[in-house]
Amino acid sequence: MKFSERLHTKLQPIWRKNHSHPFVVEMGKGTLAEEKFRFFMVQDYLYLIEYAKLFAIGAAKAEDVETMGRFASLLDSTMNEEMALHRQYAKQFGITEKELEEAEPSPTTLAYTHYMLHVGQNGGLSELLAALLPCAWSYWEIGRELAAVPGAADHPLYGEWIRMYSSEEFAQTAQWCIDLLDDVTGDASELTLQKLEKIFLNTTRFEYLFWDMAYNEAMWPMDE
Ligand SMILES: Cc1ncc(CN)c(N)n1
Repeated sequence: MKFSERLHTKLQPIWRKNHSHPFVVEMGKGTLAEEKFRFFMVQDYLYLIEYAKLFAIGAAKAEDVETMGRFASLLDSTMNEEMALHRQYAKQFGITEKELEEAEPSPTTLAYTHYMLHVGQNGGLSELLAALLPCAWSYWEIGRELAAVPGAADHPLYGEWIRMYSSEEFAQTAQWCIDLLDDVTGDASELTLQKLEKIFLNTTRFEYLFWDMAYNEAMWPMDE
Protein backbone atom coordinates (compact mmCIF):
# COMPACT_ATOMS: atom_id res chain seq x y z
CA MET A 1 0.00 0.00 0.00
CA LYS A 2 1.29 3.46 -0.86
CA PHE A 3 2.02 5.67 2.15
CA SER A 4 -0.56 8.24 0.98
CA GLU A 5 -3.26 5.51 0.90
CA ARG A 6 -2.35 4.46 4.42
CA LEU A 7 -2.60 8.07 5.63
CA HIS A 8 -5.87 8.70 3.87
CA THR A 9 -7.50 5.53 5.23
CA LYS A 10 -6.22 5.92 8.77
CA LEU A 11 -7.19 9.54 9.17
CA GLN A 12 -10.67 9.36 7.61
CA PRO A 13 -12.49 10.07 10.93
CA ILE A 14 -10.72 13.45 11.36
CA TRP A 15 -10.77 14.11 7.63
CA ARG A 16 -14.59 13.68 7.64
CA LYS A 17 -14.94 16.04 10.62
CA ASN A 18 -12.96 18.65 8.71
CA HIS A 19 -15.18 18.30 5.66
CA SER A 20 -18.39 18.44 7.68
CA HIS A 21 -17.35 21.47 9.74
CA PRO A 22 -20.21 24.05 9.71
CA PHE A 23 -17.93 26.57 7.96
CA VAL A 24 -17.46 24.19 5.02
CA VAL A 25 -21.06 22.93 4.95
CA GLU A 26 -22.53 26.45 5.11
CA MET A 27 -20.21 27.62 2.35
CA GLY A 28 -21.63 24.81 0.16
CA LYS A 29 -25.20 25.80 1.04
CA GLY A 30 -24.41 29.49 0.53
CA THR A 31 -25.66 30.29 4.06
CA LEU A 32 -22.30 31.09 5.68
CA ALA A 33 -22.33 34.55 7.31
CA GLU A 34 -20.25 36.96 5.22
CA GLU A 35 -18.32 38.25 8.29
CA LYS A 36 -17.06 34.72 9.01
CA PHE A 37 -15.81 34.38 5.44
CA ARG A 38 -14.20 37.82 5.63
CA PHE A 39 -12.42 36.81 8.84
CA PHE A 40 -11.30 33.54 7.20
CA MET A 41 -9.97 35.33 4.09
CA VAL A 42 -7.75 37.67 6.11
CA GLN A 43 -6.38 34.88 8.33
CA ASP A 44 -5.94 32.58 5.35
CA TYR A 45 -3.92 35.26 3.54
CA LEU A 46 -1.56 35.47 6.52
CA TYR A 47 -1.47 31.67 6.61
CA LEU A 48 -0.59 31.47 2.90
CA ILE A 49 2.32 33.92 3.25
CA GLU A 50 3.92 31.43 5.66
CA TYR A 51 2.73 28.30 3.83
CA ALA A 52 4.32 29.54 0.58
CA LYS A 53 7.68 29.59 2.37
CA LEU A 54 7.43 25.80 2.70
CA PHE A 55 7.69 25.57 -1.09
CA ALA A 56 10.81 27.72 -1.01
CA ILE A 57 12.29 25.42 1.66
CA GLY A 58 11.21 22.43 -0.47
CA ALA A 59 13.11 23.88 -3.44
CA ALA A 60 16.22 24.25 -1.26
CA LYS A 61 15.90 20.68 0.02
CA ALA A 62 15.07 19.08 -3.35
CA GLU A 63 17.55 16.50 -4.56
CA ASP A 64 17.08 17.04 -8.28
CA VAL A 65 16.50 20.00 -10.58
CA GLU A 66 13.04 18.85 -11.73
CA THR A 67 11.70 18.68 -8.16
CA MET A 68 13.36 22.02 -7.38
CA GLY A 69 11.62 23.61 -10.39
CA ARG A 70 8.27 22.13 -9.36
CA PHE A 71 8.56 23.58 -5.85
CA ALA A 72 9.49 26.94 -7.39
CA SER A 73 6.38 26.88 -9.55
CA LEU A 74 4.21 25.95 -6.53
CA LEU A 75 5.65 28.95 -4.70
CA ASP A 76 4.74 31.09 -7.71
CA SER A 77 1.19 29.73 -8.07
CA THR A 78 0.49 30.09 -4.34
CA MET A 79 1.64 33.72 -4.31
CA ASN A 80 0.23 34.78 -7.66
CA GLU A 81 -2.88 32.64 -8.13
CA GLU A 82 -4.17 31.34 -4.79
CA MET A 83 -3.31 34.56 -2.94
CA ALA A 84 -4.68 36.62 -5.87
CA LEU A 85 -8.08 35.11 -5.05
CA HIS A 86 -7.73 36.44 -1.50
CA ARG A 87 -6.62 39.86 -2.75
CA GLN A 88 -9.68 39.94 -5.02
CA TYR A 89 -12.02 39.04 -2.15
CA ALA A 90 -10.29 41.62 0.07
CA LYS A 91 -10.96 44.29 -2.56
CA GLN A 92 -14.62 43.28 -2.60
CA PHE A 93 -14.68 43.64 1.20
CA GLY A 94 -12.98 47.05 1.04
CA ILE A 95 -9.71 45.78 2.59
CA THR A 96 -6.50 47.13 1.03
CA GLU A 97 -3.50 44.85 0.31
CA LYS A 98 -1.53 46.70 2.98
CA GLU A 99 -4.25 46.09 5.56
CA LEU A 100 -4.34 42.44 4.53
CA GLU A 101 -0.60 41.99 5.02
CA GLU A 102 -0.51 43.93 8.25
CA ALA A 103 -3.49 42.16 9.85
CA GLU A 104 -2.94 40.49 13.20
CA PRO A 105 -2.64 36.69 13.01
CA SER A 106 -4.94 34.74 15.32
CA PRO A 107 -3.44 32.27 17.84
CA THR A 108 -4.48 29.37 15.58
CA THR A 109 -2.88 30.94 12.50
CA LEU A 110 0.32 31.52 14.46
CA ALA A 111 0.37 28.01 15.91
CA TYR A 112 -0.40 26.27 12.61
CA THR A 113 2.11 28.22 10.50
CA HIS A 114 4.85 28.04 13.11
CA TYR A 115 4.42 24.28 13.47
CA MET A 116 4.59 23.73 9.70
CA LEU A 117 7.64 25.94 9.30
CA HIS A 118 9.36 24.29 12.26
CA VAL A 119 8.88 20.85 10.69
CA GLY A 120 9.81 22.11 7.21
CA GLN A 121 13.00 23.77 8.39
CA ASN A 122 14.21 21.05 10.73
CA GLY A 123 13.22 17.87 8.86
CA GLY A 124 13.97 16.47 5.42
CA LEU A 125 11.83 16.52 2.31
CA SER A 126 9.50 13.78 3.56
CA GLU A 127 8.74 15.66 6.83
CA LEU A 128 8.10 18.86 4.86
CA LEU A 129 5.70 17.04 2.52
CA ALA A 130 3.88 15.32 5.40
CA ALA A 131 3.35 18.75 6.99
CA LEU A 132 2.03 20.53 3.89
CA LEU A 133 0.03 17.71 2.31
CA PRO A 134 -3.17 17.92 4.43
CA CYS A 135 -3.41 21.55 3.31
CA ALA A 136 -3.30 20.85 -0.43
CA TRP A 137 -5.12 17.53 -0.29
CA SER A 138 -8.02 18.48 1.99
CA TYR A 139 -8.77 21.72 0.09
CA TRP A 140 -8.78 19.78 -3.16
CA GLU A 141 -11.27 17.28 -1.69
CA ILE A 142 -13.40 20.00 -0.10
CA GLY A 143 -13.40 21.95 -3.38
CA ARG A 144 -14.57 18.87 -5.29
CA GLU A 145 -17.25 18.00 -2.71
CA LEU A 146 -18.63 21.54 -2.67
CA ALA A 147 -18.53 21.77 -6.47
CA ALA A 148 -20.81 18.71 -6.54
CA VAL A 149 -23.48 20.55 -4.49
CA PRO A 150 -26.03 21.85 -7.05
CA GLY A 151 -25.57 25.58 -7.61
CA ALA A 152 -22.72 25.96 -5.07
CA ALA A 153 -20.06 26.80 -7.66
CA ASP A 154 -22.26 29.61 -9.00
CA HIS A 155 -22.82 31.29 -5.64
CA PRO A 156 -22.06 35.05 -5.99
CA LEU A 157 -19.65 35.08 -3.02
CA TYR A 158 -18.48 31.50 -2.39
CA GLY A 159 -18.58 30.26 -6.00
CA GLU A 160 -15.18 31.72 -6.87
CA TRP A 161 -13.59 29.97 -3.87
CA ILE A 162 -15.21 26.63 -4.80
CA ARG A 163 -14.13 26.93 -8.44
CA MET A 164 -10.52 27.65 -7.44
CA TYR A 165 -10.17 24.63 -5.15
CA SER A 166 -12.03 22.24 -7.45
CA SER A 167 -9.96 23.32 -10.47
CA GLU A 168 -7.82 20.93 -12.47
CA GLU A 169 -4.76 23.03 -11.68
CA PHE A 170 -5.27 22.74 -7.93
CA ALA A 171 -5.88 18.99 -8.32
CA GLN A 172 -2.54 18.65 -10.11
CA THR A 173 -0.74 20.47 -7.29
CA ALA A 174 -2.21 18.16 -4.65
CA GLN A 175 -1.53 15.05 -6.74
CA TRP A 176 2.08 16.06 -7.31
CA CYS A 177 2.63 16.45 -3.53
CA ILE A 178 0.97 13.05 -2.91
CA ASP A 179 3.12 11.33 -5.57
CA LEU A 180 6.32 12.92 -4.28
CA LEU A 181 5.58 11.84 -0.70
CA ASP A 182 4.95 8.27 -1.95
CA ASP A 183 8.20 8.46 -3.88
CA VAL A 184 10.40 9.66 -1.03
CA THR A 185 8.87 7.16 1.44
CA GLY A 186 9.13 4.16 -0.92
CA ASP A 187 11.74 2.36 1.20
CA ALA A 188 11.30 4.18 4.53
CA SER A 189 11.29 2.15 7.75
CA GLU A 190 8.10 1.63 9.79
CA LEU A 191 9.51 3.95 12.47
CA THR A 192 10.01 6.75 9.94
CA LEU A 193 6.50 6.24 8.54
CA GLN A 194 5.03 6.50 12.03
CA LYS A 195 6.86 9.79 12.62
CA LEU A 196 5.57 11.13 9.30
CA GLU A 197 2.06 9.95 10.14
CA LYS A 198 2.19 12.00 13.32
CA ILE A 199 3.17 15.15 11.42
CA PHE A 200 0.38 14.56 8.89
CA LEU A 201 -2.07 14.00 11.76
CA ASN A 202 -1.00 17.23 13.45
CA THR A 203 -1.52 19.43 10.39
CA THR A 204 -4.81 17.60 9.67
CA ARG A 205 -5.91 18.59 13.19
CA PHE A 206 -4.74 22.15 12.57
CA GLU A 207 -6.94 22.24 9.46
CA TYR A 208 -9.95 21.55 11.72
CA LEU A 209 -8.84 24.21 14.18
CA PHE A 210 -8.48 26.69 11.34
CA TRP A 211 -12.10 26.17 10.17
CA ASP A 212 -13.23 26.44 13.77
CA MET A 213 -11.22 29.60 14.39
CA ALA A 214 -12.77 31.21 11.29
CA TYR A 215 -16.30 30.11 12.14
CA ASN A 216 -15.99 31.59 15.64
CA GLU A 217 -13.92 34.59 14.46
CA ALA A 218 -11.61 33.70 17.33
CA MET A 219 -8.80 36.10 18.19
CA TRP A 220 -7.38 36.59 21.70
CA PRO A 221 -10.25 36.13 24.22
CA MET A 222 -8.41 38.01 26.99
CA ASP A 223 -8.23 41.15 24.81
CA GLU A 224 -12.01 41.45 24.51
C1 LIG B 1 -5.64 26.84 6.28
C2 LIG B 1 -5.48 26.49 4.84
N1 LIG B 1 -5.24 25.19 4.49
C3 LIG B 1 -5.11 24.89 3.17
C4 LIG B 1 -5.19 25.82 2.18
C5 LIG B 1 -5.02 25.44 0.69
N2 LIG B 1 -3.77 25.92 0.21
C6 LIG B 1 -5.44 27.11 2.57
N3 LIG B 1 -5.56 28.10 1.67
N4 LIG B 1 -5.59 27.44 3.91
